[in-house]
Amino acid sequence: MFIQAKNIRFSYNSVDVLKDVSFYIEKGDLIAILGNNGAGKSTLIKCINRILKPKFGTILIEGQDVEKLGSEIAKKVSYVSQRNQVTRLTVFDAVLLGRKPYVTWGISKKDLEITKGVIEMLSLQKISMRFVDELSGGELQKVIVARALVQEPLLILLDEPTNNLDIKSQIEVMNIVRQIVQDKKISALMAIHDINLALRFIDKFILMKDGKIFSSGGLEIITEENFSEVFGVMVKIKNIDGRPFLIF
Ligand SMILES: Nc1ncnc2c1ncn2[C@@H]1O[C@H](COP(=O)(O)OP(=O)(O)OP(=O)(O)O)[C@@H](O)[C@H]1O
Repeated sequence: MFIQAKNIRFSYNSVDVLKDVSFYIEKGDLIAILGNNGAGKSTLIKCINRILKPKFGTILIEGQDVEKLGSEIAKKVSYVSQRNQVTRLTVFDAVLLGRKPYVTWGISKKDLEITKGVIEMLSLQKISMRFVDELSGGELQKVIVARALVQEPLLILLDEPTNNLDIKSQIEVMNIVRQIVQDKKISALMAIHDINLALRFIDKFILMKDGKIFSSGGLEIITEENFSEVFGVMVKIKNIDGRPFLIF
């Protein structure tokens, strides 16, 4: 097993938000975490990359406990957060920042090469000298994904990476993430509210409800019963072009 979360519990103050959450991720998995507001999706993501410390439980990456990794975790896990603070940097420098976990005495030729490579992969060459605080939402999101990639992680965590993006940019970001997971043989875990976007691009799911995993698995768990229960509204699921599509 590539990544394993075992019995994760977390509380803010004394309110239990994650209640014994366990799951595993195989190499090459792209997994969507779906659930209502407040279900615990962001908290789970933050526990995996140690922004938050679980009250109980362990997370293993290739058998190594993330608690014992210290700052080395940044070489294994990268994070595309829901809210991005933007400082006045060029796109190139903003992406290069993702190499920080590897920089010891200064930026190496390898750091620059990897940054250049990722910028090309995401077709950001034309805007590489522009300032990030002058970009559109979609352009900025691609830069944030690029920064997560130059970290060369084994696992990318993405919290609502398509928020505020137009349809074209949403599709672009989803395609990029899916392609990278396949090509680099890494894994990605994505919290996402747009269920139909997830159903179109992703084949594995964790359904969260009230701080617990309601169900996890492949397309077989995408049922009207499960979704109605998890989201608390009656939904219909139709098949469109071979993919499930949710109607409410
Ligand atoms: N810093 C915090 N302090 C106290 N409570 C918090 C904090 N952050 C989140 N919570 C609470 O923890 C619960 C889970 O929040 P979390 O952000 O993990 O949910 P989520 O599933 O990601 O929700 P959303 O879809 O709205 O982003 C919510 O009830 C939320 O109010």
